[in-house]
Amino acid sequence: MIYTVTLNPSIDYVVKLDDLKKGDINRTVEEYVYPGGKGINVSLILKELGYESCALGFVSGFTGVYIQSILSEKNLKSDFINLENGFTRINVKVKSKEETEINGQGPHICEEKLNMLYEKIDKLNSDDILVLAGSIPSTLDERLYENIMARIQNKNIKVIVDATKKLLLNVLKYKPFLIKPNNNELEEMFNVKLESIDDVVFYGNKLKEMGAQNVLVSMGKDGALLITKDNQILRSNVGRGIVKNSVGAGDSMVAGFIGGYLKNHKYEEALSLGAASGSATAFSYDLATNDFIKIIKSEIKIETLN
Ligand SMILES: Nc1ncnc2c1ncn2[C@@H]1O[C@H](COP(=O)(O)OP(=O)(O)OP(=O)(O)O)[C@@H](O)[C@H]1O
Ligand SMILES: O=P(O)(O)OC[C@@]1(O)O[C@H](CO)[C@@H](O)[C@@H]1O
Repeated sequence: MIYTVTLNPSIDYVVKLDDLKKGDINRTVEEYVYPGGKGINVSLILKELGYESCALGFVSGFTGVYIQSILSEKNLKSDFINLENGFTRINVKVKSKEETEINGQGPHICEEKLNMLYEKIDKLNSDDILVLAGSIPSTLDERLYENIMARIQNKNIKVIVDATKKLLLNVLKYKPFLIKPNNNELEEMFNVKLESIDDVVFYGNKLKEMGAQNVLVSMGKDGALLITKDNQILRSNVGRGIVKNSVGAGDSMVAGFIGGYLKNHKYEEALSLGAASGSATAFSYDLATNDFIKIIKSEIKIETLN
């Protein structure tokens, strides 16, 4: 079974404006609400691709009720822990001449509730896949993903981590199967400016030396670079289309990678389906559909750089 963990889910309130004026009243031309949070997005795309998963994490308040109801309407398996405080955050995604996001902090998670999550994680079996994705509420310890990985280190569980800065760096010693920073996050982690694809390879390799088995660096409209466990360096292009809402493109890429890998254990296929899923979501208001992913996949080319 594939499990996704979203410690800090969200409702994504996507608004389209002609022009965003700071300090003024802005009126939307279109608006949408979607259940969000990185792990939940991964589960939703996995479902599109025909893979069952179970979404774990914390929900709270009226927004938490909404998320659970939408996921159950979509027949997505979930096993969330209800917090008795606060409410699941609402993240505002403004689509105007550029994309602007306001992500909430999310409710506090007390130790008792955190232990309930650990108990669920402890029940995972070998050969399960675990996706740890997204930020954690600011009141929690930055070693949280590391603590989860420590608990399961002796089981043969493939762990995929999509997080930033210390949250990601701290898990590397437990050898996650895959990490997926984007190019900006890679720059932040090493405090450098990436000037070329060679730079991306260089710093991606550093994450590998620090313990990651496979490193996938997504680069938005510039595609993605994968450094595999066996040191192959693969690069993907992107599909052709008009960007509608790139929120969730990275999560779609992670889901596509997992789906592609499970198909035949070939990294080319994993990267190709990952890239197609990422682009297809960027070209949709909501997350991509399987039909659209298939169309975009025919435009994806994988190049070997070494
Ligand atoms: N503008 C775009 N045009 C085509 N494809 C895109 C575009 N943006 C993203 N993608 C596809 O999606 C993949 C992941 O995108 P990106 O690098 O933006 O991830 P991310 O920063 O983790 O995204 P997010 O946090 O919004 O989910 C890219 O590698 C690419 O394949
Ligand atoms: O604040 P985080 O957890 O880093 O990111 C949350 C978020 O931006 O990530 C998803 C897209 O990747 C959205 O659905 C959600 O709003």
